Amino acid sequence: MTETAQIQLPEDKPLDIAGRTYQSRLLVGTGQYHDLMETGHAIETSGAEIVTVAVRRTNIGQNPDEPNLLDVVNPDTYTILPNTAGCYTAKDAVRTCKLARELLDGHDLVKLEVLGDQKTLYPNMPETLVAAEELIKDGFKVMVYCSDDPLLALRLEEMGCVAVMPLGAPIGSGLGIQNRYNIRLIVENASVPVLVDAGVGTASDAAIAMELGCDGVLMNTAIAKARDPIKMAHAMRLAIEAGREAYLAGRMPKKLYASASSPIDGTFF
Ligand SMILES: CC(=O)[C@@H](O)[C@H](O)COP(=O)(O)O
Repeated sequence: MTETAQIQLPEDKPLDIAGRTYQSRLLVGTGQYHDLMETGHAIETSGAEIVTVAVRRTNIGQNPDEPNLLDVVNPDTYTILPNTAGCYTAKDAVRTCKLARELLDGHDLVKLEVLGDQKTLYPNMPETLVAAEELIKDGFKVMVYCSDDPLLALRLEEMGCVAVMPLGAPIGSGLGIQNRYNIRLIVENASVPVLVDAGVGTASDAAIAMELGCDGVLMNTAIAKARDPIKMAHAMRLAIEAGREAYLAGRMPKKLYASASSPIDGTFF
């Protein structure tokens, strides 16, 4: 055996959200697929263990006569993360979380998103703060979709949110990470997991989020609206893993000028 073959890469710690650990750092949504079969295949291929569900738009038992998403996304296999997509007020978001808790037998982990307007789907941060406070008081474990403002992210953490989820870019835009500097600052300040949520368009966007030190990425449209969603689900899985490894490896410093990669006065070994 050669010397290099014996080298073991250091083990990464698994993602820990509210005291539960996950091997995958990719979280996926369930909207916009052609059908439930495709949804199930894409999710399985992505390797995700946390699957978010828009309670107001997806049947998870509210309509017993309609196809139920939980038939293809088994809650015994996946952590179902109900989200409040479509809510524009704190009141609506809190009501939606309570409905999810009833439908899912007391499940208390939720993704809070309170939206500001239909054009940008940007988070309404004043309403988000109100809803987060109320939900935490009521015993929910709140993962929170938020703007990429480092001070607000810290405030949400201090309030007791179990994860902060700054947007990379507007939901469904596929524009990729618009403000790497802010995401980096949020990561540096945080003691809870930071997960980029929304705006990822392709695998390199996911890798960038992970290289910035994020603990994970949540995405939906980039997979569901790819020409081949199953292939893209696999690409995203690899990108998340590659981005994480690159972050742990530590990138070389950027330099303004060239330096030869085979220097003449280098040492032989
Ligand atoms: C599924 C979900 O929770 C969305 O609200 C989320 O923000 C994903 O955004 P993209 O569709 O841009 O990945």
